[in-house]
Amino acid sequence: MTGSPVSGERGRHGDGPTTGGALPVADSSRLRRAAFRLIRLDWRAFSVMVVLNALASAAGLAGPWLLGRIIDEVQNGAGVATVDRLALALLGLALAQFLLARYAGLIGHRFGERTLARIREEFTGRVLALPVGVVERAGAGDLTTRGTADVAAVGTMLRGAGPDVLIASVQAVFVLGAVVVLDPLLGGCGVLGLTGIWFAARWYMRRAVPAYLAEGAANSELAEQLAATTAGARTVEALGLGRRRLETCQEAIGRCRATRTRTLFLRSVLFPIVDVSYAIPVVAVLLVGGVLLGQGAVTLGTVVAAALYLRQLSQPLDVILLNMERLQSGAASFARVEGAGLAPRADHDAAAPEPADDRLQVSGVHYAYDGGPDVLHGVDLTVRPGERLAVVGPSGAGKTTLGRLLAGMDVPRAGSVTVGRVPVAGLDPARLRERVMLVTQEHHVFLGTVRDNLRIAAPEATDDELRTALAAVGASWIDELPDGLDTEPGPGGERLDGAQAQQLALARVVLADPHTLILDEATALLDPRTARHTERALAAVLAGRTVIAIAHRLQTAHDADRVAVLRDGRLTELGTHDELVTAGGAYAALWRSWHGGHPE
Ligand SMILES: Nc1ncnc2c1ncn2[C@@H]1O[C@H](COP(=O)(O)OP(=O)(O)OP(=O)(O)O)[C@@H](O)[C@H]1O
Repeated sequence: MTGSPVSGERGRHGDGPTTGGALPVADSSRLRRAAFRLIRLDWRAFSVMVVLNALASAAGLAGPWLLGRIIDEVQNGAGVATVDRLALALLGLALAQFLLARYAGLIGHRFGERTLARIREEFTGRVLALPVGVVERAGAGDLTTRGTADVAAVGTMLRGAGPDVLIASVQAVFVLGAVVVLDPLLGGCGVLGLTGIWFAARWYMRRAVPAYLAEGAANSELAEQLAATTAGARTVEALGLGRRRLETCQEAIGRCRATRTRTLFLRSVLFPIVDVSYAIPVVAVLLVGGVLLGQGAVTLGTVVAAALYLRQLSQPLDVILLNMERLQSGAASFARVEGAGLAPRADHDAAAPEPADDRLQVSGVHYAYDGGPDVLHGVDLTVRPGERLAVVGPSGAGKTTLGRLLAGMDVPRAGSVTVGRVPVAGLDPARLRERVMLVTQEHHVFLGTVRDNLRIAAPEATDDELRTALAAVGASWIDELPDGLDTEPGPGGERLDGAQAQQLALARVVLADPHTLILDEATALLDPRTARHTERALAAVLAGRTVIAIAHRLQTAHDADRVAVLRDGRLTELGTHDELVTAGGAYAALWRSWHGGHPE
């Protein structure tokens, strides 16, 4: 009944590693395996739920059978006492069915909640295990949608549609089985009479999913057009665009109407067919039963019971049909939630040996983004402990990419990046942080206090250590904040500007105390005076440590111990500033043209 779980979902279809940034989506077979695994993890509750449902369905079957018995007994001249006994049994079994179904529902909901909690936890674990590069390329929107709307849709499926369809399916199987047991020929008639519903449901489902997706898209488009017109009302008025906007909105309304008419048409075909189809098996059983009754092959009670059973079948079938779409969209969401586990995982090796020293070694490194062309072509570079290396080159040369590889955020396609002969990307985050850290100009201020923000880098640090780190990067503004380290930056609280956020990030670096620091435009947001102050403070804190600066100002290159020049993903020059200027290559030309405007 669930159909293809990936029909019409928003993400990329298929299985396996991601391309083009989007996270993968699990295919049907992987989804089935995931569902069985979740059931196995809570198989006791699941089995109890199924058994109780089966018992409730069995108790429900007694009704028509007992009614048939009453008819037969009355026909055979039985007394009131017999009929009373049978009627009492009818009542008792109806009560048993009610209680069993309720208890099964309770266990089913508990199973659903536990499974949903498991799915949420697994999703969080999987997302946390994703390499930073994959998270960045997937985008916040995709991950957020999977973690919220998709998990919520799976929850709705587990709480509602899933158990309802399971219960209804068990009921339907029992009811059909009862008719077959009662009389195989009448049972066969009933099953044949139901084939119409099967074909109608298939016809509907094939068309309903794309039709409802089109309706949703048309609704979104209309909402967007209306919102854009409202937001830009002044511009629309000023430029006399009213007529054009009206036409655009009318077109959107037209598309909305067309898609709604389409879904209405589908429903208007399905529901009458289904209603008529419910009557067909009953009519078939009554006709064939009448003939058999004439031949004395069955009793009147059997025919009545069979007809009542088939009439009773409409209730579970209705539940199944009504929930098919919810199951489809729930399964599509489940495919997206499970898909997060198919993305390449950060390959941290807890058993990775301790790096022998702090020497960074880049050997024959090639790197390509998401299966695209190589953007680094066989880069070899050794960074000596304690040295200051500036990486320069034109835009797009691969400086940032090299910085990310050195910081272990991405893994080379070929070749290796090691620290003390251990692959950098294999070190777990805590050990990596002690060795290498990348500081870029994107500085996130996390929810929580300034203290929380700083302790991310050093969970054990005391307030004094936090203040010392802030002082080291020149963040004297902390003393002016009303609540000091307890201040909660962010919306509704104290707002930190870009430079302050950057200083907070730099203070985190001071606290993490890495041996090697990779600066990618780390001080670019600060005004020149603050930048100089921060750089001076950093220089004092990081004295004797390795600094790899991705330099956009040639002054940084001039002050470095060595300069590496990247061009089109290749390391073209490497040496001290003086050596490179003397060599008269591209760096020398760059230096001369820059130096012309910035005399020493
Ligand atoms: N996320 C990405 N996906 C695909 N290609 C990328 C991605 N990031 C960078 N590239 C490509 O990789 C190449 C190297 O980019 P990179 O950002 O490393 O260069 P850069 O020297 O740091 O440039 P800039 O000085 O402009 O920051 C460029 O061709 C760029 O288009």
